[in-house]
Amino acid sequence: MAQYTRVAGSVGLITLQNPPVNALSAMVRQGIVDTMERALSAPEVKSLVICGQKETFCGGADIREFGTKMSGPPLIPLIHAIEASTKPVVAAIEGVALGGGLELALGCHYRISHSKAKLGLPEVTLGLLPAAAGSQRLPRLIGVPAALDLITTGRHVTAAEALQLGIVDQVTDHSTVDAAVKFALSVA
Ligand SMILES: CC/C=C/CC(=O)SCCNC(=O)CCNC(=O)[C@H](O)C(C)(C)COP(=O)(O)OP(=O)(O)OC[C@H]1O[C@@H](n2cnc3c(N)ncnc32)[C@H](O)[C@@H]1OP(=O)(O)O
Repeated sequence: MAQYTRVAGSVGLITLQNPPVNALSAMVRQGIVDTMERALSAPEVKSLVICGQKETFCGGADIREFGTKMSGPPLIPLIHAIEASTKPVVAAIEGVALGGGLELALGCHYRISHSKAKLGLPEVTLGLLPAAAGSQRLPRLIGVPAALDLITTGRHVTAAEALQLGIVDQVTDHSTVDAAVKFALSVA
């Protein structure tokens, strides 16, 4: 699921909750849809931050749901709704942003990463390609050659490399959520 709180007066904070890596289960996807709707309809909320609980952003598709019947809202329109939000949305990336987790972050307008975070699109290692528009958003963000490298190797990049490539906007050694909230206030 996803928890919604309001912080710093005008920032809606959405926290993904699905231990151990906040994978995008049906309940998490539904939670994102519900909390986004709540934040977008609240006039006092001017910007949003999406983070994961327990210092990890999101490990992608929930491997525990592989081989089960698809349920809950699909990821593609959910990420599109985030991208289309009239209120700026900032991803606060700690731990990992992998697969669908990075695709979710790519749909946000800004990404703030902890210095120890790892980001990547490892779908190829599972015989898949990024299917929630990561294969379009990543090249738009960092150019085709760099995006093709990440998509075809599935390698994880450090926060420092992600900053240098342009995947993230800022890297912090301190609280990523605090940095993302400060950033969200500055772009509201
Ligand atoms: C919905 C749209 C589809 C998009 C495509 C995808 O997202 S494909 C999936 C992409 N994600 C991955 O491939 C991530 C796979 N996981 C890892 O690479 C690693 O587990 C990790 C996240 C880097 C963490 O590595 P670490 O060495 O720290 O720990 P473990 O490997 O031992 O994992 C700890 C526990 O976390 C569970 N887990 C990991 N990933 C997932 C996941 N995606 N969904 C659900 N659970 C996940 C893992 O099973 C371990 O659980 P235990 O109960 O402790 O065994």
